[in-house]
Amino acid sequence: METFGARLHRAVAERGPLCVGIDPHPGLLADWGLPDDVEGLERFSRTVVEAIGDRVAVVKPQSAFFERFGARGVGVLESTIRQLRNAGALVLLDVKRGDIGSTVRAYASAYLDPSSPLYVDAVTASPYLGVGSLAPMFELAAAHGGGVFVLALTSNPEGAAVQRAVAADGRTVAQTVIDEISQLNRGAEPLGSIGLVVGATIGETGHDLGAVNGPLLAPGLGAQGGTPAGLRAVFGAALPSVLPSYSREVLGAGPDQEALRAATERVLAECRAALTTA
Ligand SMILES: O=c1ccn([C@@H]2O[C@H](COP(=O)(O)O)[C@@H](O)[C@H]2O)c(=O)[nH]1
Repeated sequence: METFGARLHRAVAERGPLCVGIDPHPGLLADWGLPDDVEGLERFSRTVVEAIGDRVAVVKPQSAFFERFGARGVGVLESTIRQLRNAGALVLLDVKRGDIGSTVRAYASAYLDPSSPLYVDAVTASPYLGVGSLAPMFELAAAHGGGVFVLALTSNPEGAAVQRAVAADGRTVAQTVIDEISQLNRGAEPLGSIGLVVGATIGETGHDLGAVNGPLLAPGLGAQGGTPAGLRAVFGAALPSVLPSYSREVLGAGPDQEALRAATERVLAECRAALTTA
């Protein structure tokens, strides 16, 4: 069985270092001339899949925008996940789950067990009940070739007060998360399957990402003000492991599929240049 880290490494080599989010904001539905209901949600998501599902390495549906329509919205999420997988994209579901370990086990089976209707390649998870509480997620990911992206230094300004607080041993909370995930990925080749989320907006923080040996998802580009040129300050020597992520910056080009593809190509070219410039 191929690990998530290996699949991601291959997908990025074939399609380029880019994750595009499916975030059907009410405002975007309106801009696209779609109703703010399940039909609008379905047409929005299908349009994105048809436009870019066969050319982007990773697509990241934001679960919240599907959940807000209840069971029918989750039904659209299920079919969007299926369509994305058929188009050859890796699916990263942004759900930011975290809880006591016994409940995390249930979340893990919802997203990382191949028999689940919401089965995806990887999920986002919150470590703020302790990284160890996510162990059932890491175990199920390992058992089925899945991945987990753990929040470390998020792109929103409020995150710093918690994540950069200094623990008794002198490390920040974020650095303890980074160090624990680095341990889990030790020795994995070509890349570990447990990633971190580090916002593209945070600038240079002095955190050491050099030993993570896993993918570093970088949201916050475009709409939140982060730029590809700014990635070097955030990630330093870890730049080759960065997976830049855009949602509104690309989605704002829709609903025309050619325009969505052009926006995707543009941000991909900018990210390639930023990630490869010495
Ligand atoms: O630190 C984080 C973690 C996750 N996100 C999510 O990424 C997208 C960003 O959307 P944009 O439209 O590109 O701003 C969204 O789904 C967030 O929930 C993040 O922004 N920051």
